[in-house]
Amino acid sequence: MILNLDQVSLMKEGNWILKDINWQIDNGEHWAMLGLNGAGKTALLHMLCAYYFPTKGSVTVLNRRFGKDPLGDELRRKIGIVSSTIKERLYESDSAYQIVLSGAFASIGLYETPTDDMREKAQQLLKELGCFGYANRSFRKLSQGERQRVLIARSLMANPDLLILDEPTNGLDFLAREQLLETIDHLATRTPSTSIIFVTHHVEEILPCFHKTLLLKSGHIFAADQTNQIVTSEVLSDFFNIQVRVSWINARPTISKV
Ligand SMILES: Nc1ncnc2c1ncn2[C@@H]1O[C@H](COP(=O)(O)OP(=O)(O)OP(=O)(O)O)[C@@H](O)[C@H]1O
Repeated sequence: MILNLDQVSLMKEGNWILKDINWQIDNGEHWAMLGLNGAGKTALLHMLCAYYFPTKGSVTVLNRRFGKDPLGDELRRKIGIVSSTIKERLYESDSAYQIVLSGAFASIGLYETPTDDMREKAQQLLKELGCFGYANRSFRKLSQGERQRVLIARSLMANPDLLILDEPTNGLDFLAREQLLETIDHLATRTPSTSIIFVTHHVEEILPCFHKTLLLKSGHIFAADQTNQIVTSEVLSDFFNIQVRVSWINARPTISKV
């Protein structure tokens, strides 16, 4: 099992940010997580990476129970994360190649000497993610779409068991977004041993590879099930509290207000 959250609640500054979360992810499952602003998505992800500890309940990620088994760099290396927080922490003068390489050490910046295997792997990932053409350009000079690709390549350096993509399409134009989604769909198929959690605000970004979907609302799980059970006009109308209609085109959902 990749993760097991049992009756998890989180309190911050006197408020319950997450309440009674029960969620399991089995090996190789890919999930989409959808929630409005402030639903608690980031708080939940921080908990999975052991940046937050639950106020109540138990969190087990990759067979380690938080608060019981020792955590640390080894676990963090097994969880790849692409988020705006990581982006802000990177050294913008580092090249795309250096940033990808640093993923092997789960470090910000390169302090250890990479092995030949690591160099080779970084180059292979840069190619696979379509970043090879700007491998030597500094991160600061890259477009949003190029940066996201570099960050995904970085997160794959340590062969993670769990890959968390937190709103990876933020700030991308239509074309860059569709190209990135295509790459993510390809990754999900080619790395079946890595489970993906894909967090988004947009229903139409739920790709066919995400067989399961979790709806998070005001710190609660509103629903979590097979995507075809969740992404329906009925469930999403209840979730958003307005009447919406879901249509499917090429195995992708679109949503409109009725
Ligand atoms: N460390 C904290 N201390 C106090 N309140 C917090 C903390 N972290 C998050 N919150 C609050 O918890 C709620 C959920 O925040 P979170 O960032 O997890 O939402 P989100 O679903 O990721 O939203 P968005 O889609 O806007 O990024 C918000 O009301 C936020 O203000």
